[in-house]
Amino acid sequence: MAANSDSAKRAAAARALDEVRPGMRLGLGTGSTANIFVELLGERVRGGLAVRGVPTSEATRALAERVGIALATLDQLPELDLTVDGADEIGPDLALIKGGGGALLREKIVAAASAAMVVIADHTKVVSTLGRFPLPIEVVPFGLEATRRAIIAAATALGLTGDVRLRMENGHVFVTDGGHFILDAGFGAIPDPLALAQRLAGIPGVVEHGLFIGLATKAIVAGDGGVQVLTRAATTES
Ligand SMILES: O=C[C@H](O)[C@H](O)[C@H](O)COP(=O)(O)O
Repeated sequence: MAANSDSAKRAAAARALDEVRPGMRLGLGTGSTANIFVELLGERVRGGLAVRGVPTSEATRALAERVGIALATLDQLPELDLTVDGADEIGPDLALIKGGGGALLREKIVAAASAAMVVIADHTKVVSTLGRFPLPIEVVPFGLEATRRAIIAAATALGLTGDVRLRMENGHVFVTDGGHFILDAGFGAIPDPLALAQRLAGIPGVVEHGLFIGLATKAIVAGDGGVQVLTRAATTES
């Protein structure tokens, strides 16, 4: 299935290139799907397309530099035309779970600074209710256990339960580009993402969470049946 998934990611990323116009200021997402978009964009740039990109992670910065995309910081370009990024889940109204790669903080800042956000994904990412994918929550290291308990209490108040685990990588605590930790919250189905987002945002120690609500303007989803374009109004184009 990996090959199918890869070709679906590639099909979605290729379709997203149609959204790019000369001169655009682009947010460049993070993850395996966004990487394909960055590589394809690099090919266009080498063919003469003039755009400037703001990367959402150090990994994307390195890749974008390697493929020849002109880069800027978000301070240099605080208003962007379009961000193209992947997602871990795409739910109703294009609410997303992001942060599987640990880049959710910069991704959300960049998406919020963009006039439009296009999500690219293979079709397995589309769900009827968010939450099958554990929700990444970025926290400051200080007071980690207190913050973890506050997250559990906030979720319990909404009837959500499940493990909230510190993300590890190769035997070490995973550290984000911003120097924070990630707690992965396996709450299962999240019927009211906005209510959870609001409660999480009110917890001291939570830097940001991976619920992206009202940010994505379009999702380009590819699978065996081809490429589908989903918009916030849930209309579908082929
Ligand atoms: O932090 C990582 C990002 O939110 C990614 O966009 C997300 O995890 C999807 O990644 P992938 O395209 O590799 O499934």
